[in-house]
Amino acid sequence: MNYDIQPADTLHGNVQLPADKSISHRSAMFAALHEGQSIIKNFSEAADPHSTLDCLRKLGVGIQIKDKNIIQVEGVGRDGFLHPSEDLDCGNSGTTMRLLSGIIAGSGVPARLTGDESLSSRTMKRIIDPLTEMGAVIEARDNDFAPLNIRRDIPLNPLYFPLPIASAQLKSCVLLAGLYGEKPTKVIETLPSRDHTERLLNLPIEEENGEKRIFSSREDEVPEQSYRVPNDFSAAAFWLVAGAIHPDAEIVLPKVGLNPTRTGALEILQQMNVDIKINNRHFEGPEPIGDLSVYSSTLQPINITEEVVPNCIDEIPILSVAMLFADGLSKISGAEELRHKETDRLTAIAEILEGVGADFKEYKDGLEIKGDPDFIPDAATFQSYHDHRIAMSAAVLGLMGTSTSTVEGGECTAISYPGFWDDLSMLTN
Ligand SMILES: O=C(O)C1=C[C@@H](OP(=O)(O)O)[C@@H](O)[C@H](O)C1
Ligand SMILES: C=C(OP(=O)(O)O)C(=O)O
Repeated sequence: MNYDIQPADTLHGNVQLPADKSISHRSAMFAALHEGQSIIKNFSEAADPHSTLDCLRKLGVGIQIKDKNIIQVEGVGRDGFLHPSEDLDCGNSGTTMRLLSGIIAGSGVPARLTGDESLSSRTMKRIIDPLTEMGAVIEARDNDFAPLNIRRDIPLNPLYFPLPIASAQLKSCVLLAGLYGEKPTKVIETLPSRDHTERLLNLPIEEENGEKRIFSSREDEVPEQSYRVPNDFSAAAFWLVAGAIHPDAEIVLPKVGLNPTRTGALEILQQMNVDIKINNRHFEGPEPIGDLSVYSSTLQPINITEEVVPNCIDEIPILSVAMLFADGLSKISGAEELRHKETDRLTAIAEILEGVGADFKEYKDGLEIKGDPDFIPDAATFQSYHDHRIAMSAAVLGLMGTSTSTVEGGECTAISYPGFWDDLSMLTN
């Protein structure tokens, strides 16, 4: 479906953001691994976390949606999963496929995991290799892609695993399989990525000389997962940038997750001189939250390098939009991982920038964008490439044009942010 975006005269309002996608996935999976009931409030209504719920149900986990975003999970415990009679369809969700593969490989319950066209073209070798070392047998198309047939015929080998890429999905996959080992699996992280898994599972951690070692084994009891999921910082980022670049903006974003391993984009925007206020900081369950407000700002350029990329990995498309309006040359490097998301996001951003007449260069691992505070993007027809983050980034850019732009295939925003188009029209009216 095509969505038209009119240039916005003002951007004012208070946005009820969707619940955090990463935490929603984990809350449901970990509630299933816990023996007993969990009640999760503010569970995401987006498509990806619902793919996780569908897969868990096929594994015999009782899940009831009590109110539209309160779910009750009857945890079966790590050894209680049933052999699914159907494929576990992970839809568009990399997090579902990679984390669930760890649980399946660990539990030894044989299963076949499938995904949509985009997910079936994303590399799974990064998880296949360590899970195979742990004793799983995984058949995959070209030894790399879904569908994945997973089983395990021998006892689980614990693994010593220095992370070869800064990926929270890979880290979580190995730690989840490790929960089934008699001896600890040890994951070594040098570039920090989101820490929801170790935080929500309360896993043992050692930190020394910039190295984090995370352990998991059968010894670790999986805690009940009854808490309120924070609102999604990754969704907030679209409005933080929209508010920053628009000359007449004031946007309030309540109860946003402010886990420091997620808020790289907040720090980057602050370094770019964006006027963001944070109020009412407190904890909701194990995760920190706060209320954010953003105001029209004069942006400075920024250099985003490899070390900070994992903490703003999903925000790079919208940060690229911010860079267009900064006073000078901004750079992104060490971001090749973006080529392995729902689409090749570096190429998709480059297409968007090209479409609006921006001055930029695309590199193998990043972008260089020449910004101008007076930049007026050409009205354009943007391809979403069925990638929610690309569609939402293009829409925010369209607000700054002089005439109507169009986002093709804009319904993909439902993957992480089902209310996106309604919130956009609320802010502009
Ligand atoms: O663990 C998670 O919830 C996620 C980790 C990131 O992926 P990688 O681990 O592949 O970087 C991120 O891009 C994705 O949206 C969600
Ligand atoms: C990459 C993303 O998600 P996933 O890997 O779970 O599909 C995302 O939400 O931007």
